[in-house]
Amino acid sequence: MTSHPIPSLEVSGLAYAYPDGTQALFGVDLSIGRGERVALLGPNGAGKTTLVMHLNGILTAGHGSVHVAGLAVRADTMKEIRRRVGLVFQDPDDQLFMPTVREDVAFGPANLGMRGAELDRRVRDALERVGMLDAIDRPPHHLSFGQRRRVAVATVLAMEPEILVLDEPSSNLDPAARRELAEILKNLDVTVLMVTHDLPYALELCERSLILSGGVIAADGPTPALLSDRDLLAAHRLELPYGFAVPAV
Ligand SMILES: Nc1ncnc2c1ncn2[C@@H]1O[C@H](COP(=O)(O)OP(=O)(O)OP(=O)(O)O)[C@@H](O)[C@H]1O
Repeated sequence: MTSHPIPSLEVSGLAYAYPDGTQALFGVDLSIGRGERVALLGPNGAGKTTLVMHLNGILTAGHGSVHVAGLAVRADTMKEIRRRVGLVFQDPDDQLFMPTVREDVAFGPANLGMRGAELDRRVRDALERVGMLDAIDRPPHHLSFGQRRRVAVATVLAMEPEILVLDEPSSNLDPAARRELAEILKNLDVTVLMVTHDLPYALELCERSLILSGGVIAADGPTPALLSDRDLLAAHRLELPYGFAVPAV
């Protein structure tokens, strides 16, 4: 929790229908304070991706508003919004396209006009934070999937975002890589919104969770409390792994 007066993310009354008429969001309200780590849970088709795409203006609101550290997401603020919202896609290969790790991580800050020693410091610092500095001169396609996901996180950290938004960060990771990424994410000093179907990962990393279901926020509260509520989970098609025990709240 934070006492900072301006939340990292504020979504008010966000409603959205796709051009074919499918209404994906029906009026979403949420606020995430600076430094919070929040999980966004919900069944397939709940609207999670649609919501995330509004956070950096890939989609723009039919109704309602999105503010990132007080700045409204609008056509004329898009450049600054894209710097403030660090989106990490599910597939790192959607994010890594340069010949070396260094160039991939430098790409964003270089686009902002950063050069020389300052750019080098940004790149090294971001790679250090995800434990990938040793790979700085390697081609991304020579790295393991887990390493590529960490480099993808570094590409957005290099922008020094206000909020890091991760789409399914634990997907396709082996248990060791999953654990390593959890340690990295826990130690980042940044606001995090993490979309996940991996409820134990949400429990481990996020003190607070939101359940998006049918295009509305159906629950918002401490992760252990939400995950202990069997009726709530069942109502929104969420399931803990067999035998997984949520610590008592
Ligand atoms: N391009 C599109 N055109 C029309 N409808 C869409 C489009 N993309 C998504 N939808 C619909 O919008 C609703 C929300 O989809 P969305 O992908 O946001 O859900 P989600 O919670 O991210 O699901 P998942 O967990 O499967 O990724 C669904 O009914 C989906 O079919």
